[in-house]
Amino acid sequence: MSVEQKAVVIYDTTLRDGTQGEDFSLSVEDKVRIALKLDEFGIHYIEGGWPDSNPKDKQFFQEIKNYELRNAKIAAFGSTHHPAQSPEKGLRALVEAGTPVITIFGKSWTVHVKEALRISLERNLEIIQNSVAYLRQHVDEVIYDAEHYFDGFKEDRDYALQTLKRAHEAGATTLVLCDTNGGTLPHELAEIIQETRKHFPSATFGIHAHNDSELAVANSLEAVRNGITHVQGTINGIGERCGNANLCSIIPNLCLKMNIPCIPAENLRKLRHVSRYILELANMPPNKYQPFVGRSAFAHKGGVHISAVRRNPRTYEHIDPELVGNKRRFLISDLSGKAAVKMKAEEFGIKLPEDDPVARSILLRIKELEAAGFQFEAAEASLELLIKRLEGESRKYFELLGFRVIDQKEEDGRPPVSEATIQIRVGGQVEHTAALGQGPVNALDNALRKALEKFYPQLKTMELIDYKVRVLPGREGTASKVRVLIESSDGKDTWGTVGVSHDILEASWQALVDSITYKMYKDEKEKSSS
Ligand SMILES: CC(=O)SCCNC(=O)CCNC(=O)[C@H](O)C(C)(C)COP(=O)(O)OP(=O)(O)OC[C@H]1O[C@@H](n2cnc3c(N)ncnc32)[C@H](O)[C@@H]1OP(=O)(O)O
Ligand SMILES: CC(=O)C(=O)O
Repeated sequence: MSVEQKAVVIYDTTLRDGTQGEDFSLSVEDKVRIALKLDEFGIHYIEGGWPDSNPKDKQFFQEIKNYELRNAKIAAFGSTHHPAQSPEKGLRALVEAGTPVITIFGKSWTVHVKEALRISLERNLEIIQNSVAYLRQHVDEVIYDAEHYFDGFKEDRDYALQTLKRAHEAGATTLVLCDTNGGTLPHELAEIIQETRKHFPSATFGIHAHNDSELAVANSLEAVRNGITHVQGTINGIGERCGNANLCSIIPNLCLKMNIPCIPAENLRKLRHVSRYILELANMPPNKYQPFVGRSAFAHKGGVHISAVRRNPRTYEHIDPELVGNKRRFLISDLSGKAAVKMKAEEFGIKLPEDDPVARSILLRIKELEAAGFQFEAAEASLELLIKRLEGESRKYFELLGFRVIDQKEEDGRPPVSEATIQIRVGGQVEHTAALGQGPVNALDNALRKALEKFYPQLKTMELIDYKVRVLPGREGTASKVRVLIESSDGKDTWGTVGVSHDILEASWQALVDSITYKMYKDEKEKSSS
């Protein structure tokens, strides 16, 4: 095996193969914004789409001409010409896209030639040769994607090599070996690449791997170890079936582990941002467990881990999270130890002295509460208030004197009406209010705010942005305990709070009170630190 360490060019196909992924669809405007972001990030090639496929892809190639890209070349994608058409007719849309680079895929696997195209093996070779030669008359760079190359090589090695030979001789500037079905193992891939490269000593080779065996990243890195200098993939690994090789993993592995230059080194810190930007535009939820860029990629939960990371982060981190724009996080749970509690308290700006027994009592209380169904990972505002309370320093902003919630359904087919009345005391003043709501929890929330806003007008800026109820495991049916998680925002910050009870209103009340209390506590904290 050769271990050449040439620079690698990155070819992004998020806008083409990415959009072949389930639930991933982009407007022309989104495509343009993503292309600009990828260019700024330092990607070398951006495959914009298949101009012959749909009006959106065609329009993208027109729109992107209005921008001057700093790093990337735009590539239009398509297939070799249709067997029943001439190259001039079959490839016209690709040429009309007006890009400096055209990428076409052709068939390497005899099974595909016979069964998908239903033409002779010789005719396929002609089509490959004529397509590449025709396109080279129009652009300087023609990238040839040898579809199913590894499967084709395994089925009929000589034929697969002949397809590459035709593309190479016709002027293809890069020969991309595709693991289209994603079934190839790294050791097979290495052997096939080594054997293939012997036949084309002067050619530039690329890799395009799919993730059906969860090996697309490993296969791409293995290809680079075997002398391949052009790597195709998508941001977040989005793509047909199980996706493409994930550039959010390939790029940092190349830069940080293999010491192979690809994108400008200083841009690596933007990796997480690029990953999020694309998900945001596509309206897709992020995968928190995604290596390098996911929210949990550097989240430590086990007490033993946290204790060691506090002493030296290398003990449980393969890289410094900041190198890829991510953050280290410490999660507090019933698996924590006192080192974790101290770390978390420090994050909240609360310094617990080294030998302070309060850390142990906080830890015991957290473990008790978790055993009772609480969970603080998504409710750090409740955790911060709890630590403050146990540290003996928390301020009570109001006192509940009582509430009543009525949910009245008058007849079938009409929605019930929810109304809450509440009595609270703030300082020496008692306030008594009532409010309607969309359901009992909303009515209670409205009544509480109505009562409090007079004393704390800053509550007007706050809203509940998410409300989740989870029935805790047990066999008690409708008498089960529930956990309520509330996420709140004041436009500047968002925070999570939690409540647990057999009574859904009581659990909601606990989370609601923490949410409101946290807003006031947070504002005071900000004021005193400014
Ligand atoms: C591995 C990959 O990811 S390749 C990229 C796959 N991506 C896509 O398919 C998305 C875009 N595709 C499309 O919009 C449409 O499929 C189009 C516009 C390309 C073609 O649409 P249609 O003409 O209606 O054909 P249809 O989709 O039914 O079938 C594909 C045709 O392409 C032909 N074809 C497939 N691969 C090749 C190839 N490498 N060279 C030449 N022709 C090919 C097939 O033989 C078939 O033509 P036929 O029905 O005349 O035999
Ligand atoms: C070309 C391509 O997308 C593939 O072979 O998977």
